[in-house]
Amino acid sequence: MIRDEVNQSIIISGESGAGKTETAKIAMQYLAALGGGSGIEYEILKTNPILEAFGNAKTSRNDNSSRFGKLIEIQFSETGKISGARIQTFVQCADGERSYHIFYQLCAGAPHALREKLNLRTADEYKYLRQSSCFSIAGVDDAEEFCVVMEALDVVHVSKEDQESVFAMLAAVLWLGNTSFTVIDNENHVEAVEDESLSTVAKLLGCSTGELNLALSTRKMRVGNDTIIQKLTLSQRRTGRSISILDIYGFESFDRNSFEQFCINYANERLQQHFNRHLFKLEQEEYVQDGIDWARVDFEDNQDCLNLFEKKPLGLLSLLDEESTFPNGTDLTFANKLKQHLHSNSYFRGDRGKAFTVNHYAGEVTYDTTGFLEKNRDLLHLDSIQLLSQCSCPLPQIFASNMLNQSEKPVAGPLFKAGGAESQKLSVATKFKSQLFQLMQRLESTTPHFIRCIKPNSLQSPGVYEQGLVLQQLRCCGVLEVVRISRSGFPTRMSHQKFARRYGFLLLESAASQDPLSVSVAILHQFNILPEMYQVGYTKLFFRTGQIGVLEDTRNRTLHGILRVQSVFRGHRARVYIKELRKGITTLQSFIIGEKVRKEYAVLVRRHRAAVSIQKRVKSKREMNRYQKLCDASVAIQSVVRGWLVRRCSSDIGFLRSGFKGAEPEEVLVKASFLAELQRRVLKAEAALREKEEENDILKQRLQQYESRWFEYEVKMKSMEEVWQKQMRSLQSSLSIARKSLAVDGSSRNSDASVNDDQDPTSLEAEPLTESNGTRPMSAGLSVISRLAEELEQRSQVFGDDAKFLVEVKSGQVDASLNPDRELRRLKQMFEAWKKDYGMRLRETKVILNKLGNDQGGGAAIDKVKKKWWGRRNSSRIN
Ligand SMILES: Nc1ncnc2c1ncn2[C@@H]1O[C@H](COP(=O)(O)OP(=O)(O)OP(=O)(O)O)[C@@H](O)[C@H]1O
Repeated sequence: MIRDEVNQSIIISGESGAGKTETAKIAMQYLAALGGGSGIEYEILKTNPILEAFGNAKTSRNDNSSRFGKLIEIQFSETGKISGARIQTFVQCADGERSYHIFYQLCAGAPHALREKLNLRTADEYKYLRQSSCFSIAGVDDAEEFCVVMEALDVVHVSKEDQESVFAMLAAVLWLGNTSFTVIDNENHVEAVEDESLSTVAKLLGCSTGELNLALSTRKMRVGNDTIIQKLTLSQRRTGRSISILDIYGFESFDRNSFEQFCINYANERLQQHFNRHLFKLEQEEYVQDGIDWARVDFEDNQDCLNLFEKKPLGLLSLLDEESTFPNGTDLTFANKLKQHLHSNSYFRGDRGKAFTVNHYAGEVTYDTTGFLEKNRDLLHLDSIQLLSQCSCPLPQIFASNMLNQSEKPVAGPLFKAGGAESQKLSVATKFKSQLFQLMQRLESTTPHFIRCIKPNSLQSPGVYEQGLVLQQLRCCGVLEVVRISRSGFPTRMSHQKFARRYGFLLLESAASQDPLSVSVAILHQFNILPEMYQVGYTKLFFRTGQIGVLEDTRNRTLHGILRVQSVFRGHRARVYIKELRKGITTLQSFIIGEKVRKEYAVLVRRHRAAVSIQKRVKSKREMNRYQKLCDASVAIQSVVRGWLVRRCSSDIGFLRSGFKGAEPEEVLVKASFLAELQRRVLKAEAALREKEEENDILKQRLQQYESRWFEYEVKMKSMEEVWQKQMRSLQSSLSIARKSLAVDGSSRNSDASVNDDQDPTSLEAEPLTESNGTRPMSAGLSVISRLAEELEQRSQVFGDDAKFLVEVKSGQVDASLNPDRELRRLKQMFEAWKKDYGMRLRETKVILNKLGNDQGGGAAIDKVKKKWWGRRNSSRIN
């Protein structure tokens, strides 16, 4: 389809139950696998169960028999991908047909001004009109006809403005057909090319080209409450390329055959004719026309049988319609009429009663005319239709209004009246025939492929093969003749031009200047195609089966190779180009950077020179100032020294003024001995000064050493003093606590107790505390502690005074003939010895007091005091 750019059709035929519907599904699946990918193929396949549910029924010959015919048109994009499908038939413009007259009339007859305004061209310049090669009707002048139409429009009072608007719309439709699309991104989204077609359409419609382009290349979709604008792809545009699959009810022959079988078998008869026409008639006619050597193959032509159905006025269908129009007509009168008029036709046989037999291509079928007229009339009264149109359900409304609309239209062809003038309509047989003709026209515009389904048995059982039945089908369908014609015939054919164009590039030697036939022959020779495998006609080359495949394979391989070579070469060229480009860029960059750096360097050099020059100036100025000051100072010193010398030696020297006149400078004359004396004195004074300075330095050093030693000593003394004071404070607090505790305890036991202050602490052990009430020992303990406290106070006073004195001696505040350092060490030793002794005595006192407390039964109270005192003592123990 893609290669030949011709639509195709797959016509599946065979008896009822032979497998047409199943085959159609397989064909659809095959096409979906080949051209699928967008997901639409899934939707197409899903139509099968719906159609079968609504359109199939069980018959005696097939449990799933199609009771309708369907033509599934699968549409493809330019890339061969499925882009859509339709299942209804429609009228297309086939070869030998034209579109609506007005288009051709407008193109041919529009006056100059209108032509300019609408930018009109001739009919063959519009794609829509070019679809068929027929542009004119013999004996009809479209230009004249256009004048007639314009006149008529004037007569029926259509204003000139309205007429122009109509013509503008017609021209817009024609130009719209000429718009082309270009891919704008990787996802195959397209946009209309902004050319003359698009701008003309926009002008004629009165919109901007941008708006028109948007409308042509996007689609608005509603998702919930939002509107999404979706860009369209090429595959979403109809290319007009399609493959149609025809699956209609198969040939039927039951024990009793009625109007339905009559119609079905007539349709199959038509399809058989199509098959014969393409495989035998046209094929052989083409061979003969192109003058190839061909022995004619005979075949069973069913044209006579078809004539029996279609002939006017004495064909089966015409007679049926005629009889249906008679109010008194019955099935019997119909049967009699058939027998009367058709008894001489070899394909017809009148039977007894209301029956008749037709000799179909697939065998004889006897029809019973009972119900023929009723079914053909297909009565549906206007009342019923009106009732349906008033129903609340939308579907019956739509159906009824369609039917009403149709009944209002004037109809051509055989009509009959049934139930009044308002129920005018076509008979079923006429409609069936007209649909069949439309279908055949549609199929005629495609390249047909036929699938013959052969029914293996009439039992609907697997694994049963009825040889006679199969042979009969093969014979009836003309399969044997097809095999014969295929073996001896040339199924593949191609015009010389097309063949030369398609395979010419495979030639080893250039044949550009040669005519297509010579090129074609050269190709055949080059590929060693045997003479018996092809024939050269006047306009075409004819090939036997399988020959073109070799050429096609070679072509594909070569094209693939060429593409590969091209891609490699283009890649190489691109790489070389990029390399050169990079090199050029680097060179340019180096020039630019060099220039920039040179400029920057020049600025830097200028700045540097300026800085050096400024520095030079500043330094020289500074040095000059200093030099000037030095000179001034020297002069001042010289003048002072000279003045001093002059004054000092004024008594010894004589001032001699030159006897010259006032302008001469004064001159001082000094004796040499004075000068020598002066110099000696100066030198001596300088030596003494140096000596004193050295002495001064030594003294300074000593002073520093002394100060640092003093500082160390001071620090040491300070720390010792702090330690002593701390220890003293600790002893004092311990003693005061002990004293307070004992005093409290003693007063609670014996308020009359008196304390013996004169008691020596050392006599505590020698003088046992034996009074029974315990008053004596307690007061003795208190006195011991008091004495210890006193001793501590005295000693701390003494040690403190001694230390203070030594510090004063050391610092020179007090004169004393002793060595303060040595005395301090001795004082420290004494303090340590006393501290040790004092601590020992303190502990002994504690032990004795403990013992006392325990012996006198007042243990609990003493314990309490003891715990209190010693508990605190533990935290501030003397070290
Ligand atoms: N290829 C097949 N393999 C197995 N069974 C098949 C095949 N083709 C058809 N059949 C069987 O035959 C039955 C009838 O096939 P199908 O409905 O396709 O016949 P048909 O020719 O379309 O008949 P009709 O003209 O009555 O519609 C199917 O239901 C299936 O059981």
